[in-house]
Amino acid sequence: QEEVIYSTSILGLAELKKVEELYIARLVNYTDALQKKVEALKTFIETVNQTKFETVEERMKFVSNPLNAFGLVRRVHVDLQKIQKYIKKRASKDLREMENLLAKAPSDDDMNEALKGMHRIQKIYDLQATDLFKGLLSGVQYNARLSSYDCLAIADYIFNKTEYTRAAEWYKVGLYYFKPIVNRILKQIFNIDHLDTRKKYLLCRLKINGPKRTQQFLAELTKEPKAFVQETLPTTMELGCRELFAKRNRMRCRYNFTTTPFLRLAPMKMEEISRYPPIWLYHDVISDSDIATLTSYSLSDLSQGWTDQYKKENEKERTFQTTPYYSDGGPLDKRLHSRIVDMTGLDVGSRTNFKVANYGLGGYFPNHTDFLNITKHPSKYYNNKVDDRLATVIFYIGDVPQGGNIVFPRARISVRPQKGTALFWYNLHNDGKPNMLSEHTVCPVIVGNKWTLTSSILEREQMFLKPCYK
Ligand SMILES: O=C(O)CCC(=O)C(=O)O
Ligand SMILES: [Fe+2]
Repeated sequence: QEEVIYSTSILGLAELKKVEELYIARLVNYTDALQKKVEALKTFIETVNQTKFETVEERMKFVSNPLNAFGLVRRVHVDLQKIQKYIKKRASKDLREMENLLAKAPSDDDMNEALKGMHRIQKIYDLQATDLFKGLLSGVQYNARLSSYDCLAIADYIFNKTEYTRAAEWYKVGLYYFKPIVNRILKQIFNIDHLDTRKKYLLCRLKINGPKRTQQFLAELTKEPKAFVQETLPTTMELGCRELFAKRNRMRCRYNFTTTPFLRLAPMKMEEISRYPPIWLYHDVISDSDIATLTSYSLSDLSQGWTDQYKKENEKERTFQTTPYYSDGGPLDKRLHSRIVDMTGLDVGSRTNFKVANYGLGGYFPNHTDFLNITKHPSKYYNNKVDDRLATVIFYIGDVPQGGNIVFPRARISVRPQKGTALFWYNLHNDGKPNMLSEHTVCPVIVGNKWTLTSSILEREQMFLKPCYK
């Protein structure tokens, strides 16, 4: 049984939200019961004779009256037992339920995935901790915020990655906006270690700016945090994710009514993304009701996706959560198959190699190629069943208002995953050799529920169909 991770799919995170809701509902029951219990016990206490006896003599005098003595024996033998039983019994059902719910809490790995996601969003899009804290995500203001605890957790994670400028920023925001806790008990439970946090902040500043200005650095903590300037040049991927590649000229949008006879009746909206490497984006290829069908899963239907193009085992990373979509020959299935044929002009037979994927918090997919490179490693694929992935078709079937672009870094192309569109590209050259320009990366999702339906079009069946492209 694989460990459940919530952070790597929006579906999972929604299930975690449900866990929290159920826990809080139980906690409300529990506190109501506690309140009633307190009232009942206080009333009981009032019924007990509370005369204070200072000495053994006084006590003996009291019990020397049989009425007092008998009452005493009976009360401790019967009444106190009942009270004790009542104290134990009430609310224990809620407590047990709460324990059960907490058994489903995110693991350390899960927490780490969430931290990774936040770090990726910040780094790839060059966002400021102050903005993230206040709900400003890449220029869009949301009605959501981080807490000081969130900021300090992120700070520690980034501190451990030795990114001191960014860590210092998070410490500063976390400390500056920390609201003192009034309730004495909550303070014991939740207070932060101010001294230690200030120390880590200072350490970050000293690592970057040298040992001279300690007093000044500490004084900064009392001023409202402003943006820190990051002075690193963006990588190609970062440029792509931020949509900063140069615009491609002379790309056309047109109605495609020639690939299959059906398109004469219902042409498709085709956007040329790049002539070389050949990439097309088709618009309005899948209806909202088909999308609803294709995304109606629960977390237990999905399994964790992992990167497969890593060098060492410890470089293996979690990506999205995914499930195969099995062709059942039904109407939806037929529609999907003919859409792909209409878009590509290729033969997809009745194969069932669709894959549905759901991205999570800052979900991404590192740089990779979709081809298997059979020509390079023939022995690995000697079994004749293996066929290389000539082309890829991705249906975008989730709403992603911000982030989550697919970037082809070598070709300097970046495409938004708009709901209802499908992207189609070739991974191989005309001669069947891998085209490195098809290498691609998925940028971290900033805001949205990114779902995809992916289909690989295999090479062999296309022998007499595929046109040569320039
Ligand atoms: O989700 C995307 O935009 C692309 C996913 C991808 O590259 C893959 O699954 O191989
Ligand atoms: Fe891919």
